Amino acid sequence: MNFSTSGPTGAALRLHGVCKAYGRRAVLRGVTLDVPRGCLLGIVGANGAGKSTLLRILVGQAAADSGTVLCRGRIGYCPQNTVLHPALTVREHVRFFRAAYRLDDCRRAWELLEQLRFDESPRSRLHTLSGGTLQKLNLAVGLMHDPEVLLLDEPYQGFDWETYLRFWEIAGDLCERGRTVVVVSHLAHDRERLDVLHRLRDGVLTPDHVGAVEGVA
Ligand SMILES: Nc1ncnc2c1ncn2[C@@H]1O[C@H](COP(=O)(O)OP(=O)(O)OP(=O)(O)O)[C@@H](O)[C@H]1O
Repeated sequence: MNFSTSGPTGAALRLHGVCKAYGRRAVLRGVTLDVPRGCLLGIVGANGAGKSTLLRILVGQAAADSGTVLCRGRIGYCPQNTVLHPALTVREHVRFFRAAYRLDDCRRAWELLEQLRFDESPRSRLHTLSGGTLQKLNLAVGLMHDPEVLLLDEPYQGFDWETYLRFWEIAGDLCERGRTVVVVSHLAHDRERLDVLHRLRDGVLTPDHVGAVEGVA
């Protein structure tokens, strides 16, 4: 597979003919997509459709069997399963990711946590936090380096309603600042918040039109 961080087009993210199989199970069968800078894109698909596989390929955690991926700028990735350590504190996580991203300070992380209504002490160890609270931290550490392209896998799972609304405010603000946001979910609600919605089915992505009858994907 070709993977590049720049290219001749204005697309922030571009995939062409991406294929991936696990053994004899073909999961992605030629995914092609162009995402312009500043776009808020949704990808929906049933459980097991290959959404997480696609994101893992985009961030380089999995290799495609064939196809091309182009991504302009830094990537922020919020995985479906948190990569946080239960024995460490909130502050330790923020400091760890600050060092990993080589940031001068942790300001953006604390700002995001505040926007997401995070109300636990920075000294709290993660094993004491609720699932939704962990997800707030998961999201904040995925975004704190202000990446150009954000890949968010079920980013609002466990959020209460108010936090869920805050999530969409943050996503909208980022797009207004020219960031490109990809939100992956198994449900296609809130499509009006998106610029574009695609459905992953039978290993390919197709545009999902606003107004189509919707239920569980
Ligand atoms: N490392 C792996 N080895 C073998 N099969 C895998 C692996 N990862 C995923 N799969 C299979 O690939 C298919 C797609 O999985 P994936 O996690 O990408 O789907 P998904 O659309 O994100 O699902 P969900 O909505 O349930 O999270 C599933 O059938 C899954 O069992």
